[in-house]
Amino acid sequence: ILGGYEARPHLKPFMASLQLDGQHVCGGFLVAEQWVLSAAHCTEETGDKLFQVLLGAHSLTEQEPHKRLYRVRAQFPHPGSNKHNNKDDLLLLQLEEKAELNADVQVLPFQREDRDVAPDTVCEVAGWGITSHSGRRPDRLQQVERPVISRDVCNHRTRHDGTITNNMMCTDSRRRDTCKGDSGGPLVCGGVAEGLVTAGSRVCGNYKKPAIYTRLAPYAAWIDGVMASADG
Ligand SMILES: O=C(O)c1[nH]c2ccc(F)cc2c1NC(=O)[C@H]1C[C@@H]1c1ccccc1
Repeated sequence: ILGGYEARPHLKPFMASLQLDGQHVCGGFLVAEQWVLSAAHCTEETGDKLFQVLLGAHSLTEQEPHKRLYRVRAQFPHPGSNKHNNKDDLLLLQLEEKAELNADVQVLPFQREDRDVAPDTVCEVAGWGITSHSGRRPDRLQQVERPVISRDVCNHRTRHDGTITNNMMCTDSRRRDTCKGDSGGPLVCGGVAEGLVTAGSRVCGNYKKPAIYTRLAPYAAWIDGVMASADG
């Protein structure tokens, strides 16, 4: 997160850190007791290794009462995701067991009505992604508030030049922005997850390249279908 600030500890109990060998790789959030939603691009350099999912955390390193690392039983990247673009950039992770819910571990509902969030709506996004252009990695969860910008503005030829589909949305990236390591985390508007930080590599903090999110409403059926099929 660039230009943001440390989140109030454990006030975003839905936040997940996707880790490999104890290292944060991407964000995510608890979408059901045994399921975390993140971005498919985050699996690009992991080969066939499975992530571990850290829940209940504020600090990535210090001991905290409800912090717990969960093993992942299976990972389900959206079938339409690919490394060449930001399309269908979703990843569902089934935890080995149901997460133990408590004050620091809670599910976050996601938007199911397929209607664009109005431009200028201020949403918030949190993550353990880099906090400076030099790539400084925070130990504690950061957050920032960002206004939604319209798809037309975001698709202007001087911005993302027509690549933003109806399944994506954008926020202003002037100074305050998401960045590497924040991908997979939720864009929360009015207490509901409206989008997921896309994990395609992108310049951060430059107003000419707004932040891109995968909208969640268009994928409600896919998310429900995977959870139902794997839960049995
Ligand atoms: O965050 C992203 O946009 C993104 N997209 C990816 C695609 C492939 C992929 F293998 C990884 C990523 C990845 N995450 C990262 O590089 C994480 C490693 C970097 C990081 C940043 C801050 C704090 C800790 C670690």
